[in-house]
Amino acid sequence: KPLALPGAHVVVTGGSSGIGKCIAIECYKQGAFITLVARNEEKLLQAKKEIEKHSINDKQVVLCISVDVSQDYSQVENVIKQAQEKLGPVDMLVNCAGMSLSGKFEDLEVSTFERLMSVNYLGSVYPSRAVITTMKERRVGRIVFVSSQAGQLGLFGFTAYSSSKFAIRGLAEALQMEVKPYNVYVTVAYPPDTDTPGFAEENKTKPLETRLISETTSVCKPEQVAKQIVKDAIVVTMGLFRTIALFYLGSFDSIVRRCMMQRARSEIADKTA
Ligand SMILES: NC(=O)C1=CN([C@@H]2O[C@H](COP(=O)(O)OP(=O)(O)OC[C@H]3O[C@@H](n4cnc5c(N)ncnc54)[C@H](OP(=O)(O)O)[C@@H]3O)[C@@H](O)[C@H]2O)C=CC1
Ligand SMILES: CCCCCCCCCCCCCCCC(=O)[C@@H](N)CO
Repeated sequence: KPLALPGAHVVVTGGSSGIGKCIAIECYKQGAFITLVARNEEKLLQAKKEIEKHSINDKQVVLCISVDVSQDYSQVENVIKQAQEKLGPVDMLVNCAGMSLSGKFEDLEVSTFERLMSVNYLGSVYPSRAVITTMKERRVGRIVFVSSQAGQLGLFGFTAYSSSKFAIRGLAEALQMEVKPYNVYVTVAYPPDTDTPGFAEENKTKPLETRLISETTSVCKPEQVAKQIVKDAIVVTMGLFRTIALFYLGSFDSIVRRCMMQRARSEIADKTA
């Protein structure tokens, strides 16, 4: 059943800019309490002010937390704990912190590969890892990953970026299989080019080929992309790929359920023995 946003605690990483900020606004408009996670404190406060303009009651709170989601797991775990103490358990986590750098394979520094993998991939692993246990215990939760169209298709200039966005898909699909029996749902968004500060930054260094490929599609508004992402997270439906894989996923899910029941049974047996 759909997640009720009124009163829910939604954590948005990358919530101080672009798509993440629009996701936060969209959830706030529907009555959620928001925690914004990003590094720059000034941008966080600016975003907080902007989001608060959209309040629908006087209880709503926007909390700001400055942390690098890709550096140190224990730091991320700590700030999530702080957020839960202030606003209650996390009902929905949106992993939107990310960055893009393009260039031909041989022109990209190897450190760029490390950086993008660390921010886009590990920066989604850490916050998710920090909220998952409570979500499973409560049998409530949504985890949203933000990949990209370049996370479905490897594109010229995106050897470093595409691979970090493909990694997110593997993570999300495997995690979904694990947590579905606990009523926790995982969604992945694959947005097209979207008009954000991050996109403007990316365009400064895009190779010609990448720009021409990118120009074959139009640039979306972040508000529009955010609206769709929130909708998909609240009412989880099945995409085309999911439908094709339905049979397999269905039978894998039943294996997972069976094991969970079996384990519970043997735990009870152990206790009574
Ligand atoms: N715009 C586009 O065309 C598309 C974007 N996407 C993806 O959507 C997401 C958001 O993109 P967009 O809105 O354009 O990006 P922006 O650059 O506008 O915003 C990025 C946000 O992430 C935060 N952030 C970046 N690095 C870190 C970090 N290490 N730790 C914590 N926070 C961090 C930034 O804050 P701060 O710098 O202060 O930390 C900022 O809040 C990204 O994952 C991007 O890959 C996907 C498809 C298309
Ligand atoms: C299976 C269906 C896939 C359809 C793919 C069509 C691809 C057309 C062009 C893609 C342009 C590049 C998008 C990258 C956006 C991005 O992530 C960066 N802008 C981030 O800043």
